[in-house]
Amino acid sequence: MSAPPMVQVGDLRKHFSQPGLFRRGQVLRAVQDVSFDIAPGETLGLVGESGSGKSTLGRMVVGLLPATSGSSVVAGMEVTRLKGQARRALWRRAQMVFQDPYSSLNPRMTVREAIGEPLRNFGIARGAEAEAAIRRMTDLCGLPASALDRYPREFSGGQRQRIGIARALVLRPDVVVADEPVSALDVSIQAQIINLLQDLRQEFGLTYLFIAHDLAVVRHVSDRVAVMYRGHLVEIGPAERIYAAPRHPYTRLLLDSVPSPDPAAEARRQALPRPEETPVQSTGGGCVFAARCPLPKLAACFTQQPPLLRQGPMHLVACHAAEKASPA
Ligand SMILES: Nc1ncnc2c1ncn2[C@@H]1O[C@H](COP(=O)(O)OP(=O)(O)OP(=O)(O)O)[C@@H](O)[C@H]1O
Repeated sequence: MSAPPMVQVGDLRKHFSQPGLFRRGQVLRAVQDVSFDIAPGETLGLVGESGSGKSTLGRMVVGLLPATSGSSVVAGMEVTRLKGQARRALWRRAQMVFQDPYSSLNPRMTVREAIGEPLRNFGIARGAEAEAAIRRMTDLCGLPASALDRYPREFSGGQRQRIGIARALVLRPDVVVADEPVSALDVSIQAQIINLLQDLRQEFGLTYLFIAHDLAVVRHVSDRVAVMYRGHLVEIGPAERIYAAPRHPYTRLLLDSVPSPDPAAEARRQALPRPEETPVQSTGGGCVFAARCPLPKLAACFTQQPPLLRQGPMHLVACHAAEKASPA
């Protein structure tokens, strides 16, 4: 019998009230009934353009943001209903790594204090025991021991991200939601941080939800990839299938927008229309991708949001046209 999922997300929804933004009574549907599981030790890459709802979803998964409806079960705990001590117990098991660690690090704390703070707050270790845990994590995250007495502002972006990761992992969580952990970094540094996250996954058997806005970043870290568009999960499947045989036209668009080392392929890519920022969605009715979809439309594309249907082993796609074109 296979192990139960480490993360189980069921019909998670987040609607934000936006008085004045739309007509009276309308809401911004940031996340619309999203479901997926992540197995222990698995990395699920979550991609989509800016505004597609990835951060909102990631925050709901670990309980940093209350859901409008639906559930998130992490390490057997129903996140959406946790309060007080139970919520603290969850945060020992599930942590987030943010895009900009600098904004989440107190500038008046040394690196030692920043990494050790969760140990103190959770009453896990003090004194020599805490110091040993801090040094081990600093070392594992590729920071020199001399970093401990310095302040976050003294470090480069990549080093700051290492500090943020050390702080998130010092509690030895099982699950890490990494929200665009490399998108603020120089390309040359991105690979180093991705490799670090991979090494830490091996070391601690971590389960990751790895959020990024383009498919290139998650390519080498993900076992499976999920694609979001305007709050909806439009495709999810094994990474090799998503890259080799994407089924949703939006996933293809995202893949086409990944820079290529091949000059001919790069020229074709440059000629493609740029993906714009995903506009917010105000109402239901029809497929959310219909307005940008290059496929010939079916009547259903204008009347019904397609459900996620199986297109192959562990491969689900929400597209009326893809469903019609080549069923698995
Ligand atoms: N607290 C909030 N109040 C109102 N609207 C919000 C709030 N947080 C997010 N949104 C809106 O929800 C939608 C999804 O935002 P979200 O940040 O989750 O997207 P994203 O895919 O992570 O994009 P990005 O990569 O730019 O962060 C956006 O339209 C955003 O403006």
